Amino acid sequence: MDAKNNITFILNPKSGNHGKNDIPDMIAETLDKTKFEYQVKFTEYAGHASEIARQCVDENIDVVVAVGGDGTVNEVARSLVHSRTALGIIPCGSGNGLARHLSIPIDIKKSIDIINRYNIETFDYGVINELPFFCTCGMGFDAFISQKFASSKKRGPITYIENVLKEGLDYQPETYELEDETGTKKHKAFLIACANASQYGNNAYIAPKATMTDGLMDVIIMEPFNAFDAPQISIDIFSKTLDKNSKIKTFKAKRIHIHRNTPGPIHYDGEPIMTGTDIDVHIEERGIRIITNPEVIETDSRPNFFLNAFAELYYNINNVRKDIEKQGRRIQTINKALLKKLKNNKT
Ligand SMILES: Nc1ncnc2c1ncn2[C@@H]1O[C@H](COP(=O)(O)OP(=O)(O)OP(=O)(O)O)[C@@H](O)[C@H]1O
Repeated sequence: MDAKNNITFILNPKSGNHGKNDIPDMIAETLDKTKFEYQVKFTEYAGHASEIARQCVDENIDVVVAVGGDGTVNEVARSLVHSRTALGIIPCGSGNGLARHLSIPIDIKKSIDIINRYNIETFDYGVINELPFFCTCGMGFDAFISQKFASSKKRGPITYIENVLKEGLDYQPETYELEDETGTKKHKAFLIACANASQYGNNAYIAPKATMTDGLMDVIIMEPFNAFDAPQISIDIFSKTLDKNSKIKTFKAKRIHIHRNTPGPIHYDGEPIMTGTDIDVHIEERGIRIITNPEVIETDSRPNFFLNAFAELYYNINNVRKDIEKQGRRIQTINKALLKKLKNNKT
């Protein structure tokens, strides 16, 4: 009989909004014990998942499964790069961007079934200022909001949407000098995102065309916009059409360098960190082995909270715009009126 494969599950009890106590039982019930030997370990502090995963690589464990959200996946995966140990994912965070990109079901038992199928493929990952990322990294508004979100006691989509609405209209775009193999250009931008995978999480497709096997990242430059543009941008993000929006410039690159005038936050897979004025981003080709769903799930049939909320907002904003246009007021007054309306908006 063939030897069994070794799996270590690393469970982050702090990810997402629900308890994790029942997950070891679910693993015991669903994992195919004729194929695998396994152990479950709980993280005790931020960074612990990386330490456990590094030990697993040293012990030649076949698979380390991150049980948590993208932060936990990042911590585990960064210890596995360029090793033979594969990453598995049981997605139970708030966003689960990498799991969604790889068609891993957001359902604990179904995601364990994917591990049972043991379909391992090799994927690209990215590096921003020496920090590995597997989904996306960025600077500007998304890094700013990751910072706000990290310090928020409440987590989940509602907190996130509240933060985006509260902060988005006041946010001041920055100027960046972006250098790639074609030369250096200045961009005034609301945010710059570099994507290895297509989404931030929760089906927010910042880079709908990104694949993890092309050896390239998708660079997304979101230009400054006003309150009237915001709902359409949001709807495009959730409808996989952001690349068609007139406020978006996008291109593929293997390596970029960005210079900005003042230090500020960046994020890697949603984890914020302060950094200086110079930022390097590149893609490491085929550097991480991941257990993935051999069948691609094209559409996510679960109700999309964000899309519904933004569609309602879009409807409200258009009504405000019509009222204001009827009264013939100037654009600054329009923005102020919208700001007030949005801050009072319960969606
Ligand atoms: N035992 C622990 N105590 C406190 N923090 C922890 C512990 N284990 C891990 N962490 C930290 O918890 C943070 C959040 O985890 P994670 O990103 O997996 O969940 P999430 O934010 O809910 O999901 P997502 O990133 O998909 O939105 C990570 O930054 C990780 O370092």
